[in-house]
Amino acid sequence: MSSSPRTVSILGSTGSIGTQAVDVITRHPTRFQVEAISAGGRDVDLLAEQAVALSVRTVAVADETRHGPVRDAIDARLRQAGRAAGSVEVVAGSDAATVVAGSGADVVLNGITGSVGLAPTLAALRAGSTLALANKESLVVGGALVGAAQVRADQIVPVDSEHSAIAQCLRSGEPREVRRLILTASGGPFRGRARDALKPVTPSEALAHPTWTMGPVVTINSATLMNKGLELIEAHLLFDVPVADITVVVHPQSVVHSMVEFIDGSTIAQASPPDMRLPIALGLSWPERLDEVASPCSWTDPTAWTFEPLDETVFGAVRLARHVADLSGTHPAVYNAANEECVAAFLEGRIGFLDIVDTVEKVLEAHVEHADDLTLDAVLTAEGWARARAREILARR
Ligand SMILES: NC(=O)C1=CN([C@@H]2O[C@H](COP(=O)(O)OP(=O)(O)OC[C@H]3O[C@@H](n4cnc5c(N)ncnc54)[C@H](OP(=O)(O)O)[C@@H]3O)[C@@H](O)[C@H]2O)C=CC1
Ligand SMILES: CC(=O)[C@@H](O)[C@H](O)COP(=O)(O)O
Ligand SMILES: [Mn+2]
Repeated sequence: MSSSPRTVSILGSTGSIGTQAVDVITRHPTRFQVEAISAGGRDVDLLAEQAVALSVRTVAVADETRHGPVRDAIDARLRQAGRAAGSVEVVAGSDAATVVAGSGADVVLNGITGSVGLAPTLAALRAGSTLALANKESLVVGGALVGAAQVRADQIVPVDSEHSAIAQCLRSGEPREVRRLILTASGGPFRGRARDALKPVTPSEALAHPTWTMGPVVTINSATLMNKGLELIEAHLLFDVPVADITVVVHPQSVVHSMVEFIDGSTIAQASPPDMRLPIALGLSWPERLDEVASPCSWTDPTAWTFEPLDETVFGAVRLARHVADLSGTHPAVYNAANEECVAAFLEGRIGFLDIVDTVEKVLEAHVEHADDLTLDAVLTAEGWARARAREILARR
C-alpha cells in the first residue's frame, strides 16, 4: 500500500457496518483519513463523537431537523478537545449522503440500509471513488444503472461477507475457469422449521440471528431468506455469473462465507469466524490486506462445518429472486421495495412473519414492466408503485 493514507467517506457511520468500519480505521490510523461521515441522524451523540475522534471535515445527516443538534453536539466536543467550534462542516437533508458520496474520496463505504443508498452509490461511482459496498440494495435495485455509472473496472469492492469471500476466491482463477458460485446462508433463526411453525414468530425471535449481530432490516431479511435472494442478485451483477450458475447452500456455522467452483472440479472457499471487520477492512484496503483485523479459525479445536440444501418450499425468497434476476429491469427494485415495506410493518407488529415473502410475491405478480431501457426514473416509479401495492395488500389482510 502507498505511504499516504487513503481518504474515506463512511455512509451509515452509526450503524453496524459503520461502527465496525470506524473500529478498523481507528486501529490503522496511518492507512486511512476519514473525510466525511453520514447517518440518518438518530444517534446525534455517536455521530458527534465519531466526527471529533476521526477529525472529519464534513458530517452529513439525512434528517434536516437534526442539523442544529448535530452542530451543537460537535461544537461542544470540539471545545472539550481544545479545538475551534465550527471547524466541522455539517450538511443536512435527504441528499446529504449523496453530496458526501460524490465528493471524491479515495474510498466511499456505503453502509446505509435500504434502496435509499442508490443515489449515494451512483454519486460515488461517477466521482471515480472506489465503492466499498455493503448496501447491497442499491446494486440490486439499480442493476444496469450502477454498471453504467462506473468510470473504471473493479470500482466496486464488495463488503457483504459472501461477496467478499467470492472476490477473494476468484483471485485463484480466470473468469473463464469459473463453473459456479456457491453462496452460503446461515439459514437464519428458523432453519429447519415447517411453514406452519413460522406463522406465530415474533419480531424479537426473528431478530435473534444465530451467528451475526447486524442492523434490524438485514437481520429480518436473514430470517426470511430475502437477504439471500438479494445476495443472489448481487452476486449475479457483481461477478457477471448467470443465476443458474449460483447455488445457495445452508451452512449454519457461518464460517465458510462462500465458495467458487472451477471447471477442473476444484472448489476454493474463504473461511473465518463470523466477523464483519474482515470484509470491511478488505473493502477499504483492497487489494491489500491489513494486519490483525480479526481472529482466524482455530484449526486444532474440534469443530464441524455442515452444509445442507435450502428448503425452498418453506423459504421461497431465493426462488423469487431467481425469477426476478432473469426478468431484470424494474423487477429487482419491486422485489426489494415491497420487502422494505413489509419488514417495517413486521417490525412494528402490524403483520405476521409469513406475510413478508407472501406479499412480495403478490406484488411481483402484479408488476408490469414499463421501461425498455432502465432509467433512474423508472426505478423510482417502480419502487413507489411496489411500496403502495404492498401497503394495499397488507391493509386488505
Ligand atoms: N450489519 C452487517 O453485518 C451487514 C450489513 N450489510 C448491509 O449493510 C447495510 C447496512 O447494514 P447495517 O449496518 O446492519 O444497518 P444499520 O441499521 O445498523 O445502520 C444503517 C445506517 O445507515 C444510516 N442511514 C439510514 N438512512 C440514511 C440516509 N438516508 N442517509 C445516510 N445514512 C442513513 C443509519 O443512520 P440512523 O440510524 O441515524 O438512521 C445507520 O447509521 C445494509 O444494506 C445491509 O444489508 C451487509 C452485510 C453484513
Ligand atoms: C454478514 C453478512 O454478510 C450478512 O448478509 C449475512 O449474510 C447474514 O446471514 P444469512 O443471511 O446467511 O443468515
Ligand atoms: Mn451477507
